[in-house]
Amino acid sequence: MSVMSSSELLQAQAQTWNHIFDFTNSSAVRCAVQLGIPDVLYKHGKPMCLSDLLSQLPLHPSKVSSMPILLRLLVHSGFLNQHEKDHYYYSLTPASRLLVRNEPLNIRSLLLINHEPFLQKAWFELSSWFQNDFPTAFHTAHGKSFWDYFTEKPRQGSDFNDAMASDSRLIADVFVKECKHVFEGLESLVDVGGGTGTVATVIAKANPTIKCIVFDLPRVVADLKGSGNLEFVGGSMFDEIPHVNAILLKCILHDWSDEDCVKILKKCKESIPSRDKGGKVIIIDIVMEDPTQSDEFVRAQHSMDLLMMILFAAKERTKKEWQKLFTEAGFTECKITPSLGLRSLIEIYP
Ligand SMILES: C[S@@+](CC[C@H](N)C(=O)[O-])C[C@H]1O[C@@H](n2cnc3c(N)ncnc32)[C@H](O)[C@@H]1O
Ligand SMILES: COc1cc(O)c2c(=O)c(O)c(-c3ccc(O)c(O)c3)oc2c1
Repeated sequence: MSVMSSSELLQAQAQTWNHIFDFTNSSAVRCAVQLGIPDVLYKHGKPMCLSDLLSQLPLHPSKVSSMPILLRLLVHSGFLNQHEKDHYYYSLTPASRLLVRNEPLNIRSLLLINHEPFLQKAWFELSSWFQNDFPTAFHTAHGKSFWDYFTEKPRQGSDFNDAMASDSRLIADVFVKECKHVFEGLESLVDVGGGTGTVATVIAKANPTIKCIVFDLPRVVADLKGSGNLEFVGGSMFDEIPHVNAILLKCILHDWSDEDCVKILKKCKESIPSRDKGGKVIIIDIVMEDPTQSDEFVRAQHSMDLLMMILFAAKERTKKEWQKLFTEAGFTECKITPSLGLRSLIEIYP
């Protein structure tokens, strides 16, 4: 430290503080959402003055004077807008709007699951995992795999499915609007690991001539009923996948090791026809180290990368890593389109 000037030392101290306090913003956002701040601002429909906002929140009278402290952090971090007139006025930003209960494409359940003790416990064990021989940090925390945990804890399993469904609602909306070409000529499609069917439901509705199947573990789809051109099938993608024209894998391969991904992709290949008969696999996942992505996207991608390591000892992949998997599984061509925000659309052909 002696080589640092006083000003460098103080600058480093501030940076370290921000690294230490990184989780503070998420905790403040969770508090705001639980108190209904985004909902109240949304309902108001225009910038709301502090006293009106405070009057609409379920606060104990002794805590009202503390709320501006929470609000000023949320404004500073870009979660809320603050307009200065004669008083402070607050309004939603695009980010806080996605946490409004009545917003059809809200992702509240992702925020809430992020703070669930069973997941926090896995983060807590990260350094232990680096020093033990358990398969994952999640396993270190709970003595079982992420998927096995839900067999015994159905409430957490259902919270996880809701969180994934909220992510999928938003992506599916953009996917069917912006990637219509992906569905051209298809007669049937199976969403492997399709959870409770959010994406497949949107695809089935937008493409009434395509027979859509949601394929997931039996406990996930057991109580779900299809209708029209949508059907639910239980099973494991490591055994046999229903035979169709095209297979969708959204946020599946990043949960698995390279070895398991090759097994899954080989199973997919067995279930689709040749390329000239329309066979393909559609993957929606992150592509790391894409130089065209903005810092904000890259930061979120790194967070997901680390989460995949903690939960599954898996990872997000670079273009080169993806291509290696596809070649090993026997696919001959791959087309990557970075059209889904944090995620890319990857089409691979046998
Ligand atoms: C991360 S979630 C993705 C869900 C959905 N594709 C989405 O993006 O919303 C992974 C899904 O894989 C399912 N899954 C895990 N192991 C599986 C297996 N062996 N066979 C089929 N599905 C499996 C899980 O139940 C879960 O629904
Ligand atoms: C953006 O904010 C969050 C916060 C979270 O807490 C989780 C989380 O807990 C989680 O399991 C997942 C997740 C797990 C497996 C997947 O294959 C996947 O695509 C996502 O995403 C999360 C995202």
